[in-house]
Amino acid sequence: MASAFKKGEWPTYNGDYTGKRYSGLTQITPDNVKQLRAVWVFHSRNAGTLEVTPVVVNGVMYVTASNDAYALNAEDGQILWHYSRPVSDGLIDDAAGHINRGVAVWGDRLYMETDNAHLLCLDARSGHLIWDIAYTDGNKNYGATSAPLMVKGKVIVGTSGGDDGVRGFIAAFDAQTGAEVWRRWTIPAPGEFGSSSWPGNLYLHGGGASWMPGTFDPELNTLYWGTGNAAPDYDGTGRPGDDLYTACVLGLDPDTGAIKWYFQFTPHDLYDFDGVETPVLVDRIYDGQPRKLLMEANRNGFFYILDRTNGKFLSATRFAEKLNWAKGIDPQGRPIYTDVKPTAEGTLVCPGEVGASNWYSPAYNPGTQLFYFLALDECSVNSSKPQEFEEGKEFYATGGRRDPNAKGKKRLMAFDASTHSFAWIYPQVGNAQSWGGVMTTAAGLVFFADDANSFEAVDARTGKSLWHFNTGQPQHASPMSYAVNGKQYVAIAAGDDLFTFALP
Ligand SMILES: O=C(O)c1cc(C(=O)O)c2c(n1)C(=O)C(=O)c1cc(C(=O)O)[nH]c1-2
Repeated sequence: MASAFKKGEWPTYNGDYTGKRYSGLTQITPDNVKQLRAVWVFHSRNAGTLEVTPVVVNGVMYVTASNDAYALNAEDGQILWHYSRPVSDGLIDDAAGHINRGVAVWGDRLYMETDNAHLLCLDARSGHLIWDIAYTDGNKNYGATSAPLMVKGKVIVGTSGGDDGVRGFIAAFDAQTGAEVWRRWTIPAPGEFGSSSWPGNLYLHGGGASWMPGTFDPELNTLYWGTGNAAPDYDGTGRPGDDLYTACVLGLDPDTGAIKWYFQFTPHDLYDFDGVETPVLVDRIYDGQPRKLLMEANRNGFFYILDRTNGKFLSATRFAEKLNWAKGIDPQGRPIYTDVKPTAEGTLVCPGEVGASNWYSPAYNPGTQLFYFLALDECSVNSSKPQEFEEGKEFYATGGRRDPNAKGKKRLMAFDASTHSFAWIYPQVGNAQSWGGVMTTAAGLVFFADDANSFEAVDARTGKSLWHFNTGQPQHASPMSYAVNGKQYVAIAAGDDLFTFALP
């Protein structure tokens, strides 16, 4: 897939439309990466933990915290402007978590979501507000934590609140005027395909939030967007059947929001297995044929390969060491369930409540043809009890408790789609505190947030550790790389600071 983006820029959350989190820059190599030094650190006041991936366009870096946007000189970190509004009162759960993952850009305009699901359009040169649109109906349970995606002059947004009984949707707004172009509900209304899972008005509270940016294939004119868990999370008695379109990846028409196809990873989810992990678009030889693939390391512990032209299931490979909710995946892509389910007394479920993978980014390198991601091996004790939806309250129908007797272990894994196995695995020695992601470069490096509060670089072919830098605090964000005036930089947020690195 050709990219219209300029080399050296990082113009979207994932660096491009494919979700590969791959930088074509080659100045920093396996040979010289040892010399990498922190060049500046940006501290965001009152931000909580930064989850942003910065966007860099025309030498300017845009960094967000919840309801805060900063434009920085990407060479030295100098603040060019700062837009801020107070965090909202009365929000719950993730919406109250001070989470924001970044911006979308379009010419001189910048777009961000607020904690209470407004879409803001700012002047990228000054930070002045151009327009502000509330894109939910004011239900207290909705929030927004994602970065918008700019596609064909439309800003595409999602929401969070899938654990709080919202009705999920993905919506597109005209980038110029802010007028709504389409809204694709992820839970069907009565009479629509899939509605039999949602008796009465339960469809209004079925979850399926869309809290991570999707990916886009311009040639197929298809948008790929993941949906979150069904609600209530742990009690499925009121939502019989598959609970479409929760825990899915949707292939959408970006012009109308129509569903071209869907693939459901976890039908009738009882485990909080949101399907929002990045759907990475990869063109490569697969089973002897050139194919347009979609690859995803799903939270349920399986690595999926789909044909992204039609959503057809091609393969699933188990990557979670601890996995007891399914015996495997059948040839149609449906899980073969065990009887491990949340109960009133609590059941040990593996992967646990935060999944074997989550929103922290994976990466794919076209040079090595390997897919890199961090996996968590951990279980939780999940319990369930029926619960009525109430506005302003979480809607988990009880929950998961991370297993206190078995601390989770993280592994950096390099998946090889030609053998359906792992080229290498790099076990982490920390205590699974990191929520950081992975990025890879054309020079053959993989950068990631390791589990000892360090930002680390390994050889993309072998997994050999080459460099690390102790950020002194856990990373809860994904790395990126950019170049200004011929110099390559690498950046990642850790705690409420953003660290930027370059060669001397
Ligand atoms: O269903 C949802 O709407 C929703 C939203 C979010 C979010 O908006 O960040 C998270 C989750 N679920 C979730 O399940 C989860 O594990 C999670 C972790 C984080 C985070 O910021 O580290 N957010 C979320």
